[in-house]
Amino acid sequence: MGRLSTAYGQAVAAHRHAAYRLAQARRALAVAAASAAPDTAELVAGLDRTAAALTAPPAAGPLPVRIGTATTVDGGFPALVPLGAGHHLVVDRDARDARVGALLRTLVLRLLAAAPAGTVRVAGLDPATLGATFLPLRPLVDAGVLAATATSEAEIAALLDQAERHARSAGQATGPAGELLVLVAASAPGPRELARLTALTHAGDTAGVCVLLAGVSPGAERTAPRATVLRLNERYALLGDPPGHPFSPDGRGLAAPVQLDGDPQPGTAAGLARQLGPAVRRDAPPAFADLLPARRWTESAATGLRTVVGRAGREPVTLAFDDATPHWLVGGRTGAGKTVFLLDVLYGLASRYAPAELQLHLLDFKEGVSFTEFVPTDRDPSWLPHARAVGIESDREYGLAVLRGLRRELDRRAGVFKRHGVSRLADLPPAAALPRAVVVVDEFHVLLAGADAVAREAVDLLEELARKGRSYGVHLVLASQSTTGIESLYGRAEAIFGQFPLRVALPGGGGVLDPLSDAASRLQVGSAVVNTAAGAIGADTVVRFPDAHADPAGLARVRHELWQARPAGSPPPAVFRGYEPAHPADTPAFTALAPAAGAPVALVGRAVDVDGTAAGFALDAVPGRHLAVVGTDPTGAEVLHAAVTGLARQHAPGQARFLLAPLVAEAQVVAADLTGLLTAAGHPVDRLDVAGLRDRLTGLAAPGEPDGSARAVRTYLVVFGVEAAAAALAAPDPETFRSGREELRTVLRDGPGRGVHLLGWWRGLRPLADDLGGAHQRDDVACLVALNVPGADLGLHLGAHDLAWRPRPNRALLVDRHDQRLQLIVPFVRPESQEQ
Ligand SMILES: Nc1ncnc2c1ncn2[C@@H]1O[C@H](COP(=O)(O)OP(=O)(O)OP(=O)(O)O)[C@@H](O)[C@H]1O
Repeated sequence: MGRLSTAYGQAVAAHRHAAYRLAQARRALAVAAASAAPDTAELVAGLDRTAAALTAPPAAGPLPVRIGTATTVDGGFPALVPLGAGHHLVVDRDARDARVGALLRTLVLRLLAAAPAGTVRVAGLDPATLGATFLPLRPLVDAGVLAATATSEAEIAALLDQAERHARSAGQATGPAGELLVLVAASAPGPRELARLTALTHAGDTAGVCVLLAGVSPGAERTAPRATVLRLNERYALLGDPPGHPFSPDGRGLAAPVQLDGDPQPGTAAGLARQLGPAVRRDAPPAFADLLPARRWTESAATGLRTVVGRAGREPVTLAFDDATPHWLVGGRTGAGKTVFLLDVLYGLASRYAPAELQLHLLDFKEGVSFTEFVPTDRDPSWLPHARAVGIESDREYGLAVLRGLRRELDRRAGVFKRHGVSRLADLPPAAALPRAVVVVDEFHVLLAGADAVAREAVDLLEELARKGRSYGVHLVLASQSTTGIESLYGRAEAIFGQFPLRVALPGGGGVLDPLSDAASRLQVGSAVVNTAAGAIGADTVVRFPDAHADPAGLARVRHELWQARPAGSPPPAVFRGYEPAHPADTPAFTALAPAAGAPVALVGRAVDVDGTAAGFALDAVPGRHLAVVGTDPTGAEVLHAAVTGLARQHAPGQARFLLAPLVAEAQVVAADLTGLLTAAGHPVDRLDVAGLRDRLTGLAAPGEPDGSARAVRTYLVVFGVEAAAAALAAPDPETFRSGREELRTVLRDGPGRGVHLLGWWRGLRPLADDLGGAHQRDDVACLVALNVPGADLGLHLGAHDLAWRPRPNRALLVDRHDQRLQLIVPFVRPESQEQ
């Protein structure tokens, strides 16, 4: 109500005039009192009280608004009602009475004219005349001062929701400062909505809502005690006592009938709209378009990056990535608008700086689709030309890969600086100019969660990037719902966050500010506290920012414009979608497989890294070059399918043969598919059952050419569900007394040197260890793909006690015992596997 008090100040002159007229009336009535007209003395007293109220303006109070002329025998004087600051008006007839319609329109115009521009907003509801009451005020709708009239039940309910929200937030001083919402009911709505309207009239003087309610008759004084009640008869209106400023001592109201003012002059609404429009537009929540520059890609990033993020009051707020605020820390509870804020920033930057000036690395660790709009999809082939790497629902390992890449970039930049003898990005010669890189990590606490090797390395990398990034033009934006209590940051938080002078606290994100600051405690969604002094008390600016997603079509237009303007040949970003399965056919390294000299590779999945490189094992002649896929997850069969089809591509027909033993039901479909593919590619395929497998092992283990085949021909023994053959393998051969396991172990040791490789799917580590002859023989199968096997068991099997493997769908751990490689992968599956 602060601004209303200014309005009140402006209105005081009018009051004084009214008071003068009252004094005149009083003198006239005093004369009449001498003739002892019974009501006259009372009327004089009432007028005295009103005059006193009018000539002594309260510090912050209602606006006195004229409704018409009170008539006395001696002439007329203005009849005023207090409105705003917890004062309301109830009229007993509704707008179907033309006088009421005119009165409401007049009141709206007078309130708007009296208050400073931009401090009063009006919303009307009118179920009885379906909005006709407000039609003459149409220019005010166009100016954004008057909302479209609510006429249906749903519209009225939505309007009341909005008004109640406004009342609540104004009451907590979190709404747009001092804005008065005038709610005009030209006719009474249904009982439920009416009850909500009347309830709004009970809200205190800070609630920022003023209700003008027409069409409510008896008992209004009781149900709406903070409203002045106006009753109409056929000829004039009778004005009740304004609460707090009564005309009468006994509640009978003004004892002079009031002739209501008629409709304002034609053109008044249009004139007012012209005056108020610009101010209202400035005061409206900022629009997304306000964040964008007039012309695209005209700014230089040499000394920093700057963008408008929203408005403080009416002033645009620009934030920078520069020497003073190289990195930003953003806090806000879930749903507080973090993603929207980040999108505002990203679109603002991407519109100002060409891709040659700015690169974006975007990492999102939450379930959701924060940055999807920046990458090509089936629906929209566009991408943001600045985006280099985008991780959606990222794994922590992916985050780590991005951070490692950025650390390499720091080293590269250091080399460039050295070569040119400079220490600042701005000093590089134009031919060697480097783009600034903005790295956004949404929900970064996920990356740092726990105290495992990933968290430790991520903290180290973040610290280094934060420390050196300022000079090298690499800027971090870390956003999270919780910036405290992150275990891996203990003892390190100060060193890292100390490099983040710019803090943005969204609702619930006060953790990024000084512990004693409560600046963010009452923020609404759509606003944020911005602090460029690392959260220090007193350095706060409250910013309102627009909802980038409020106009998806407009947003898409901006994106498409940037995409169309991309430099020729610029590639789409490297995208990692955590939820997406990996298909061999979409992996360039897989589709490029062809017969070649050298050891064939068994590709088993896609690495969780920036480029999504194919991951696999070289099957060379070293003992132990066999593949074990372990876990009950049926993906095991899929991984073998991919490995085998990949191997098949590396052999011309006649150079390889495949022995397929699908021993478990889950593998039958996959094995049948594989048989078809291999046969079509011209490779011989033998299908084996348990007995066949046992036989072949003997042949493969025998000295000489494996199983009678020519040396140059590779043999791939592919067993799905090896444990299903456990009994058969354990039994000794009646003639040789050698068990199938012994034959198997011979094949494992000697096979690779003779071109024989086993690719097996074991559904548990235990049967694998049994087949190997104990965990100490683990190197006999050196290539492992672990699916859903517990980290502790895997650690035990591998003899690696600090193994941080947490099984999860669509992920596997690749282990190569020979080159000590541990790699998180997305295992290959056939597209059909998701349909089965
Ligand atoms: N400036 C804004 N004006 C109006 N509404 C907004 C604004 N910003 C966000 N919102 C609303 O808040 C919702 C949540 O915003 P957003 O998704 O950005 O939150 P978040 O903090 O990223 O939440 P989460 O972490 O759960 O994804 C949005 O769907 C939007 O409707």
